[in-house]
Amino acid sequence: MPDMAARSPWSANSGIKQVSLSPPQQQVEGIVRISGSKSLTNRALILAAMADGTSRINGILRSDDAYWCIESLQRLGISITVEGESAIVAGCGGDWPVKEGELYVGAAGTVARFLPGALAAGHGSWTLRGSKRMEERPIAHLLTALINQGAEIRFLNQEHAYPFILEARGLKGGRVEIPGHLSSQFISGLLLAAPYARQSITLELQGSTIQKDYVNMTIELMSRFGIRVQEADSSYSIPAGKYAAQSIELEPDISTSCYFWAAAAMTGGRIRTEGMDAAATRQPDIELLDVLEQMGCSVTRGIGYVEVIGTARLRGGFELSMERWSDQTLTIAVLALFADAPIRLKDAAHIRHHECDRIAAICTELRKLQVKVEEHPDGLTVYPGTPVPAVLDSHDDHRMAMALSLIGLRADGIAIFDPGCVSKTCPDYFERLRLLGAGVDYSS
Ligand SMILES: O=C(O)C1=C[C@@H](OP(=O)(O)O)[C@@H](O)[C@H](O)C1
Ligand SMILES: C=C(OP(=O)(O)O)C(=O)O
Repeated sequence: MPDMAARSPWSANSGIKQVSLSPPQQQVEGIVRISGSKSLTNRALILAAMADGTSRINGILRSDDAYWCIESLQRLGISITVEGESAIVAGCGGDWPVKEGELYVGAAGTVARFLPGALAAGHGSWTLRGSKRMEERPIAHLLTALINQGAEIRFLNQEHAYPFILEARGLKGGRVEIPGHLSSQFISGLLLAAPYARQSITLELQGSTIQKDYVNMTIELMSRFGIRVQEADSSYSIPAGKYAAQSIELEPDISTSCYFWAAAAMTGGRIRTEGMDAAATRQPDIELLDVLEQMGCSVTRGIGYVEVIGTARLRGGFELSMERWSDQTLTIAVLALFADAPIRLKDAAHIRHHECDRIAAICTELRKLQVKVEEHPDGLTVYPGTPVPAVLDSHDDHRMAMALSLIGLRADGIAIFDPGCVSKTCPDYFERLRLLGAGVDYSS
């Protein structure tokens, strides 16, 4: 059952039981303006909250993940005013004004993994809670690193998991070890807090790191706020210092854009997303464009826009490593149904720890369509097929709902249970599909 407590006041359609989709009468065609990146929004909000001075962040995402970030920071005494898609944040310089209380991170991995370090760098005692799924998602390595740095943590349910009480007395600094094979967010969470330690920190990565571009995104944004991280082999040196308030403009969310590009690819349509620069972005899901080209689509990477034109015959018959951009595993799994040969997706074992066990969940749902799917420990192979009508479960996962809904652009009789879960990153997703000509009928 979906965890409705994690839906924020910025969610939509939360009371809706299911949505029935039908293919558009004509090819999907249009210009889509995508809201700000989830990853950039929550990094910028936390950096601005820790900075000296008042920041203006333009182009924020208004979704559940950003809401829980803003709400937690406000509970810590930070003044944040949201005006449309801008947030004005009065930073605290690292000393959180409210030194005790309860914080709720919802289902947002970025908030769950970025706040503990930022808190531990200050002084106070806070209880941190998250969604039901957040209690199962990994965080042990991050919290162990913070305990070694001086934080005291009491676990309220399971050891080394949400919820917990964090007693913060500042970070010691020095050498910190962190593995990055389960989540890159552990590394980003430590990096964001590191300048506020009593001495400079050297962060040593142990083993391989998945989705490393998100770490680079963190480093780039830290530098925008005035702190330069030095990188060497598998370690980072972060000088002690303070962030300085900034006025910044955020990029649109590339992960959300991917569903619309995939919609064009699958229907032989044409979609232009605006406000983005494919060559400059640090968001790794931009890689989908290369895969769409490989599948036969035509892609224009323009100045300030991307345009994808679909093809009558989508080419499959390849293997892809999703290690660097695994949020799009589900999108490609769905595209593969309509390709001319199977597609094998690998190196994504970590997505079993995301909003749901995404590998198991996508295999379960695709099999309801009576198509052939093979589950592997680190991914799946999807064979081309003709989906039969079915009600598909979103598993309380925005990416499951958004990816599965694309099937309804090509096949009749597709319905998605709990469409409201898309509010984690794109509350108006289904309205956008409707604007592109798809049939979208809600039933409560
Ligand atoms: O740092 C970030 O903004 C993110 C990192 C990735 O998570 P993991 O590294 O935990 O897989 C990604 O899947 C998530 O959507 C956003
Ligand atoms: C894994 C995701 O989110 P989170 O930030 O909660 O980890 C995601 O958006 O696909």
